[in-house]
Formats: sequence, structure tokens, C-alpha cells
Amino acid sequence: MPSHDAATPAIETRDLTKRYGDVVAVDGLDLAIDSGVVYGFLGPNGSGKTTTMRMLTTLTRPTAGEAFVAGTSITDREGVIDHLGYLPESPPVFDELSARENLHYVAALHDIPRDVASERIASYLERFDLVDAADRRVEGYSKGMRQKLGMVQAVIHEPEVIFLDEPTSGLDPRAARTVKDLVAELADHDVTIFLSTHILSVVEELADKVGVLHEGDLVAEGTPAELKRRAERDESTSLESAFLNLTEDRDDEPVDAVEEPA
Ligand SMILES: Nc1ncnc2c1ncn2[C@@H]1O[C@H](COP(=O)(O)OP(=O)(O)OP(=O)(O)O)[C@@H](O)[C@H]1O
Repeated sequence: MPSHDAATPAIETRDLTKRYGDVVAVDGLDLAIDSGVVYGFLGPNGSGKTTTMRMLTTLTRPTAGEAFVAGTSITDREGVIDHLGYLPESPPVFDELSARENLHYVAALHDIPRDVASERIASYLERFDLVDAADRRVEGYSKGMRQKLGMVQAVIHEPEVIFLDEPTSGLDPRAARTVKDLVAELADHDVTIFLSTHILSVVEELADKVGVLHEGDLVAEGTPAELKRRAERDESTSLESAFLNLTEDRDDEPVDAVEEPA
């Protein structure tokens, strides 16, 4: 259950901006995402998705604007860090440790008692089919095994808000199913999932709401059905068509929130 006030969005950004020299990676982003929502964060390569997630997980500082995760400002790193989990594109794992040791390390960072951590770790290792490899050094792991370990690292401390960057990348169909089922299960327990992926079938299956980023701007927001309905006006029915339509090269256009028809 979220510890923050239910009326407070789980993720809120106001005019959140990140510049790298002349490059505006994220340009005045305004988001308000409720608890228990799976938010599909879409956008072409280089549109600012990773930069947004890095700001929201305190790994990089905004140039301007502000953001709150689970009601806590991202400027309060100590205060916010226990409330969030992050699976980045390359999971941060220690190669010289085993999966179990890596997970105990992360659990200890979050002050989870050793016996509680042991139980949770055993359960996740089982769920992700990592039991046989659990006590082997991670340096010999395949890409998919690392990805699964990264996923467990992101959820082991039971955070209220979880940021996932391409969580099914490199996974076999069974492991991808495990991840998707876990996301759905967490959302059922009011955990908020901020999910960035280029795999639109994952978004279709899981996302309650979708935001489309283009060159650092949020160009559309709505449910997958709303975005598709909008694309239907262009005689198209798929989320892929909606995505392509929304992110084709365009001059600056305002945010286009897609509303349910009355
Ligand atoms: N550390 C950095 N230094 C300079 N420019 C950066 C840095 N990180 C990101 N950028 C730039 O910011 C923009 C957004 O990059 P970002 O990685 O956030 O995109 P993305 O949407 O996650 O892309 P992808 O889908 O390819 O992962 C790009 O123009 C990128 O070159």
C-alpha cells in the first residue's frame, strides 16, 4: 500500500527539464500519475525517456522544474530512494557476486532485515527460474539472466513506484511472461509502474495510460484505446500507427491530451 496520501499522485512532474549543452533532452514535462497505474512511456530513440527516468530516480539532476515520487521531492534523495525501484537499460549488478549476494546487498541498502530478505530473494529466484544459477558469479550470466536479476533488484524492497526501462528486453517468452504477470500483480496492489518500452504489445497488454514523448515534449497522453481511436481518424487501428502518427517529424505542437468522447 502506498505510504503517501491517496489524493497525491504517485509521480508528479512540473515543468521538468533537462538540457545537455544545446540539447534539450526533456522540455518542460508535466505529468501526474495516480497510484496503481501502469503508465506506458513511449517515444522514439533519443526522445528523452531515459533522461526522464534518470531524473525521477535521482540519478541525474533536472536543469529546471520539479518532481515528486510517492509525494516526496526528488531533491530529497534520502527521503525518496526507499519509495522507488528502477530497472535501467543495463542493470547495475556486481559481476564478482552471485545473484543471491547481489540481492542481499540491495536489500541491506534498503534496511530490510536479513531473514525477510532471504525469504523474498528465494521466492523471486524461484519465480524467475534463477535457482540453479543463484549462487554462481554473475559474470557468467547471459543477458537475459542479468535482466531478470535487474528486475528482481528493482522490486525486492517493495517500492511504491517502479521505473522499468525495457523490462522484457532479451528475455525468452516465459521470462517475459513472468515479468508482465509481475507488473500486473504489483499494479493490482496499488504499486505504480512507469514502463518505458518500444514493444507496443507490452504496452497494449499492461498500460492503463500512455504518454508519448517526442523530442523531449509530451505530444499525447491517454489510454491505449484513446490513442488508437485517435489514429482511426487516419484509417488506422493499431497502437503502432498511433505512435508513428504522433511522432512523425513535426514543428512544435502543443500537448494533445486525448479525451474520451462524451
Ligand atoms: N549524458 C548525456 N550527455 C549529452 N547528451 C545526452 C546525455 N544523455 C542523453 N543525452 C541526449 O538527450 C536526448 C535524449 O536521450 P535519452 O537517452 O533520454 O533518449 P531515450 O528516449 O531514452 O532514447 P532510446 O529510446 O534510444 O533509449 C538525446 O538527444 C541524447 O543524445
